[in-house]
Amino acid sequence: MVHPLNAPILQHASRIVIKVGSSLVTNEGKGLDEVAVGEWCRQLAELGRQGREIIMVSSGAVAEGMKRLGWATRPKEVRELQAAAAVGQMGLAQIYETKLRDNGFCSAQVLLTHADLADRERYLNARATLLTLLDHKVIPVINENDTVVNDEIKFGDNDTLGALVANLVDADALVILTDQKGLYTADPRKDPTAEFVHVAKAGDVALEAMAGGAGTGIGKGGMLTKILAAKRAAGSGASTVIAWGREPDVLLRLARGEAIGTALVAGTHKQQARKQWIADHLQLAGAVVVDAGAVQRLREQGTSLLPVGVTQVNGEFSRGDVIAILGPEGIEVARGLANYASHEARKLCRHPSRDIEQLLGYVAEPELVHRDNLVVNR
Ligand SMILES: Nc1ncnc2c1ncn2[C@@H]1O[C@H](COP(=O)(O)OP(=O)(O)O)[C@@H](O)[C@H]1O
Ligand SMILES: N[C@@H](CCC(=O)OP(=O)(O)O)C(=O)O
Repeated sequence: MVHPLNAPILQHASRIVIKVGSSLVTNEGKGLDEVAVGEWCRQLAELGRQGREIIMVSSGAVAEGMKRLGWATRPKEVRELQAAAAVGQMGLAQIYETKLRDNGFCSAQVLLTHADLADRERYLNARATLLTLLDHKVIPVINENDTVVNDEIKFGDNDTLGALVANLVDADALVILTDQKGLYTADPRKDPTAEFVHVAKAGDVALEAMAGGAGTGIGKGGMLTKILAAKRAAGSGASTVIAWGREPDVLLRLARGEAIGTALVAGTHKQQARKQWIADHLQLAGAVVVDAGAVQRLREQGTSLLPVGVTQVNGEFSRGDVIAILGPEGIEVARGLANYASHEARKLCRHPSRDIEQLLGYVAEPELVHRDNLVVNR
């Protein structure tokens, strides 16, 4: 039955990113759930035969690695987690390859780090490769490249990775399959009175207060990272569905327009791809603090950031790096590509642009951040 409020997000979606969490993939840490993965792959293949382009983002490497290594408790040391991920990823690749092949589809493994997507050239390479795989009717299976990441280059959780991939390939929809039927007004494991949320606007801040952390200790992000992922995916126009991964035929029924799970609907505003890339940086090289007048002009008039409005420069960055633009209270109001390195920006603070040549000996641009390379937070 179609819930009157629920938007049929998948019905007309032709490019879909589907993310499954560790607890589902590994049967709560007991080991790769062959039946469940087989079920999703059968449905992915059916969606592929309907002419839809599918990308899978699958967690489970650490949980499966721990199982294979006989570790009962999750290690604290990063190198141990990375070792577990290296072992478990073999299992993930193998099971998706087998199950997709059984259903007549070729699969491809793509392991990404945040640094891959923060670098414009590598970002464009990743995008070109994924789109080429889709052209060849291959179903890519993506995970974070856990074995090489440290805190500086980590996505941190696969909900965020799923949203970044949706933005990367300009997907129409993101589906997050988890161990709950969707979003409730509170964590249903802790609050039996929690009510189910059928539909909401992606990015609605009220949702963030409802969402709590991970439920089992096997999953990582919990509901909050899913809500934030939906907000992020909405930037490129993708709506999100959060649904129970064990719901029979969940993907096929969603694709038929059935109201399953929580629909988080994107607004009509779609960010330009290049601006979305700037918005999607999770770690920034540095920041500039600007005065109240500059905040107002950025927000209300959509102007470039001139050095005269900058009061302080934090961190070390190079020309071309994405930097945060902070208001006088230290809150990020925008972000964008710096036209000058941090040591130059320090000399330019509070100066009109006509002084740049005298202060630096050359002029790159009159703005510190040009409005074409600037994204204002909404
Ligand atoms: N408001 C909420 N609605 C539903 N689940 C919630 C909510 N807040 C927290 N959770 C918890 O989030 C868990 C799902 O996140 P997580 O354990 O990270 O799963 P996954 O491995 O699928 O990413 C649920 O099992 C649930 O306990
Ligand atoms: N890259 C990690 C996944 C981390 C993660 O976000 O897990 P989950 O919250 O279960 O989606 C792994 O494969 O173990």
